[in-house]
Amino acid sequence: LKTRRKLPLPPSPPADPLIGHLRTFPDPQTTAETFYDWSLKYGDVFSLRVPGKTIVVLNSEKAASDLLEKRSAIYSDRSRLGYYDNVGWGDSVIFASYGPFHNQQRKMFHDAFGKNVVSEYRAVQEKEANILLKGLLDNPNDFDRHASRFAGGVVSDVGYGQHIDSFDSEFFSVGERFIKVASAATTPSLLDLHPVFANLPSWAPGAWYIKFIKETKSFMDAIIYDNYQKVVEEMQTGTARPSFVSRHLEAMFGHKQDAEKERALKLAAGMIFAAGFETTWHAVTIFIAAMLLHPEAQQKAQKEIDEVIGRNRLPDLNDRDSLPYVQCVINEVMRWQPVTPFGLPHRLMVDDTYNGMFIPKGSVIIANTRSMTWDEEKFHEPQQFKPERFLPKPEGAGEIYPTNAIFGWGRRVCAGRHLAEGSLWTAAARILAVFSVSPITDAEGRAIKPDIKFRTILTRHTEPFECDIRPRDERARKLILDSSQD
Ligand code: HEM
Repeated sequence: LKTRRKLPLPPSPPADPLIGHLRTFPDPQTTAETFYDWSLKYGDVFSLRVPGKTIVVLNSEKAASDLLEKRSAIYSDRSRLGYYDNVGWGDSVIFASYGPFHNQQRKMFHDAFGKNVVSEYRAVQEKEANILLKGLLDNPNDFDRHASRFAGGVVSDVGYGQHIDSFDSEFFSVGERFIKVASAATTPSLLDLHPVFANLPSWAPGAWYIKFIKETKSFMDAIIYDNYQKVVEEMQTGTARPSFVSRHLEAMFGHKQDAEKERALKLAAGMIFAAGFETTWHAVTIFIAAMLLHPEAQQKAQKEIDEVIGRNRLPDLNDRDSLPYVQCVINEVMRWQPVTPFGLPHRLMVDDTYNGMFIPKGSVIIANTRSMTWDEEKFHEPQQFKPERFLPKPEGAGEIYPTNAIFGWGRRVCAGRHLAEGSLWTAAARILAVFSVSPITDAEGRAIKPDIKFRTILTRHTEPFECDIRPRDERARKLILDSSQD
């Protein structure tokens, strides 16, 4: 052990005495880019120190796979997050320490969203995509909110059997407020240093989070408990629609009451909403941005859809394998601007060594998705949007889609990835089939060159932008109207 400890920590940028990298640690907006620059200087594993914590950043798929996959038995913990612990979400599948309670919730996700069962949600994904199309037809300028409603619609139906059919639905406003709370909760606070700071009075200097916790606790409770209770009541009156909660509750009927299992189910269901809403929403909007910027990719995907399935029906997930270019477009959206540019940090449970470096127990391990999806050794011109890179050679470049970089690693890999991929595919393929996305024009009818900027908090999203979304022709308009009647 002694000799291990003598090994150096992974290399790091210059640090201040005592406070380490506190001053130089980048803000979320620039983290991905700064980490990327540091990786060019310090290699694919580097470390940072802030008081009480070592942070190890993994910048290549190889390093992430070597540690987070191959050594997942010790790299699958999460650090305690003061805000979530204090509002009662700390044991939920996303934030839980690695152990039996986390496993219990993962199993619930696996039973519901495993590769072979996820097709059960196709009808929901298609219905929600059709509402999205109708929204884009009626009010194309609100495309970002339609994408958000679509994402919320899928997760609330799948999770709780609840509809979000308009912007006025209660579930939709809950989702929108949750996204705001979750992004405010990323602000660093004393709570990150030690749980004892949760006991400070709200007037104490730097204790702003005490008021924030007080103000949001009942809202966060409602996401977990009220939504669950609603399904229980609907099941009692026979009005519940099939959902993650109702199916698991049905499976529990006739068994001895198990309070721990019920708690696991409540928390897990809440995380479908928490993890699936914002991510899927942003992916759909980034897809629209990509189509605006790359008309040639848009037209090529539309041509493929027209040739393979014609113009008389909308594509569905059964068509996925016969539309390889559409799949490449969607994969390229995810690679080009990953929605979670640095995933969710893992925590190392025991001391470890890697390639002659010492990684201490308790280190926060960040898989820097952006460096992986923009890795020049794996992707030619990685900053360019080029869907054909994923087509097999000689037609394309035969590059490999970096699934893990996008959906995470080992025993903490995204528990809803198959659902997410199906939702995104359905929305994107249907938009391509019936709409064309193009630049807005000036008073003289000249196209205004789109300039799309991105912002990152925990997830990456576009800054508001304008585009012209209109049906490809009369036939497309009719298809949208007919499908919205289903
Ligand atoms: C575009 C959509 C999505 C992306 C890019 C995405 C990405 C991710 C990433 C990077 C992680 C962290 C993995 C790690 O720690 O290594 C994660 C975790 C998670 N995701 Fe997703 N996700 C998406 C959609 C969804 C959806 C729709 C659901 C729910 C149905 C979901 C449920 C979860 C859960 C529960 C976790 C925590 C897993 C754990 O800690 O064990 N995600 N996701």
